[in-house]
Amino acid sequence: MASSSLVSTALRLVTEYVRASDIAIAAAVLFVCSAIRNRLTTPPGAPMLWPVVGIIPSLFAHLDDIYEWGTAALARAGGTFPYRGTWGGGSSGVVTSVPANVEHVLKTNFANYPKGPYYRERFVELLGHGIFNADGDAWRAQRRAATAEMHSARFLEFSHGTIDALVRDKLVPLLEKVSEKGEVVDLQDVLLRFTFDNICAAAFGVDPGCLAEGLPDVPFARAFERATELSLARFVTPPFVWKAKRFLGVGTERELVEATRAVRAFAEATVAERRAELRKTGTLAGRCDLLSRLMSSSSSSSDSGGYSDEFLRDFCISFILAGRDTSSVGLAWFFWLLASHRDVESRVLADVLSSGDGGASMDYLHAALTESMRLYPPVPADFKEAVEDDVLPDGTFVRARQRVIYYAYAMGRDKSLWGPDCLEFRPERWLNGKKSGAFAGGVESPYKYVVFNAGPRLCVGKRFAYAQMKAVAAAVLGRFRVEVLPGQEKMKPKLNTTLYMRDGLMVRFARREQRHEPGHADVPAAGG
Ligand code: HEM
Repeated sequence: MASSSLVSTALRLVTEYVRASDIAIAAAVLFVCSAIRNRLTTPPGAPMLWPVVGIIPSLFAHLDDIYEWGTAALARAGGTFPYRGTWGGGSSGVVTSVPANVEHVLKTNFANYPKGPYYRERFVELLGHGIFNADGDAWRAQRRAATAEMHSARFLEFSHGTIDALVRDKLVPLLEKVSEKGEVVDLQDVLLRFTFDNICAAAFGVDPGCLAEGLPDVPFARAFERATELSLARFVTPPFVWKAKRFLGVGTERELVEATRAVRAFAEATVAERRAELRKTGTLAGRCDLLSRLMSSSSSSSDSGGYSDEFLRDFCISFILAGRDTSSVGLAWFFWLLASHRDVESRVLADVLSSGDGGASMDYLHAALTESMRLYPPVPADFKEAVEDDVLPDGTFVRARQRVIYYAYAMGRDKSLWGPDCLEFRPERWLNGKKSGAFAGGVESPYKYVVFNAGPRLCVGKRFAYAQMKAVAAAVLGRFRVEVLPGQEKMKPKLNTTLYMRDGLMVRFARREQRHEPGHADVPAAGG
């Protein structure tokens, strides 16, 4: 009773003595003080940091064009600006598009910039201690294993086989049917299904069947997608909120537990089946997927007991997360760009048709994909967390536990890095002069083109991703002209750590008049 009368007295005083105009004046004073403080402590052009809420109001004001807004803000601020997104213990640090800073974080001072506890805490349910979520010795051990297996001739041959089989037996027949019926499909969805099936085949040696006839709903794929979304939601939710929900086991946190349980159950069952097969037959020599290779190498190695089931489960889940959506999203933007650049499409097609059966390296296609990902990087931004205080090469101070966000999307659109035509889709910039026409991407600094990350944590799947993207692009373009439905001239990306198209990519497939397989010399006009 006493407390309710205290509250009503306080309310009466507030309504009697505080007028709307007072509140407006207080807000204006706060704004001016923040603006002055901002000007004194941040580079000119950097986004406003409000008291308490930091950068959050600016983010909300630009939710619809956040990538462009961030790119423009970095250009105005000279390449680096500080941010604070404080929601009771939230995130703070700097955003940068300066290659020297990126090199410093990803290579020169690598030891000071792990993924860190902020990332790990948000992904631990889904990823456990898998490579994508690990630092230090745990990361190093998995990195060594992944590199050894993925770069082995045996895995390369196997993974190319999985890609070719999926293209030939599932993707092409599906698109032929769609084309015959004149149906409209969401190409991004088809590509996402393709890469999910493909990464599961490469990592586990299983086919989840996302690309099967009728494009079915696959519980494992759905659980994986939901678990990823809900883990990512923790990055934009005040920690006290999601932690309280986790403690109480309610709402989205409860859903996360259920989704991760389903993902882990699938992974654990696959590991258990493979162990049983190894026990029964004494060998997994006939299997080349990553799980079987790791099991075989650890069972034949002399170290005590080899990899645990938990290690194998986490390793494979990390691989699926890393490899499931990135190449498909890269391909979706590529097909979309080709629809408005028919001249580039002609050259890609000529390259595909003259490449010979599984022969030449399709350098022009390689350059076109690389160029497309410069403008639309599948991972538009990434971050690392500082262990100790540090100063970046451009003089920016980073406090311990702060994050350095490096912004691949802005870097790909930076005039100072790519010249005045940086916004143009021009694959030729990646070719080694007109004469040879060979791909010359290696001469670009990996710290300027951070699409695949760089330094010791460079994407392990880069070769695999290019092989996938080239196989799909060649198979589709050789047979069909991809017609993007009108109204999609401007595409909205989804606000996510992967640059999905927000509403998918609605297309029709028109069969090319003659069937064009790689190795045939009958090059048609791209419009044909
Ligand atoms: C166009 C396609 C791809 C792009 C743009 C891409 C990009 C990246 C990026 C930016 C990272 C760094 C992530 C971080 O440290 O926070 C990364 C790491 C990684 N990627 Fe990819 N990736 C692609 C495809 C793939 C594929 C197909 C696989 C699997 C076969 C894969 C496996 C991995 C793994 C295992 C890591 C972790 C490496 C480590 O932490 O040491 N990626 N990738």
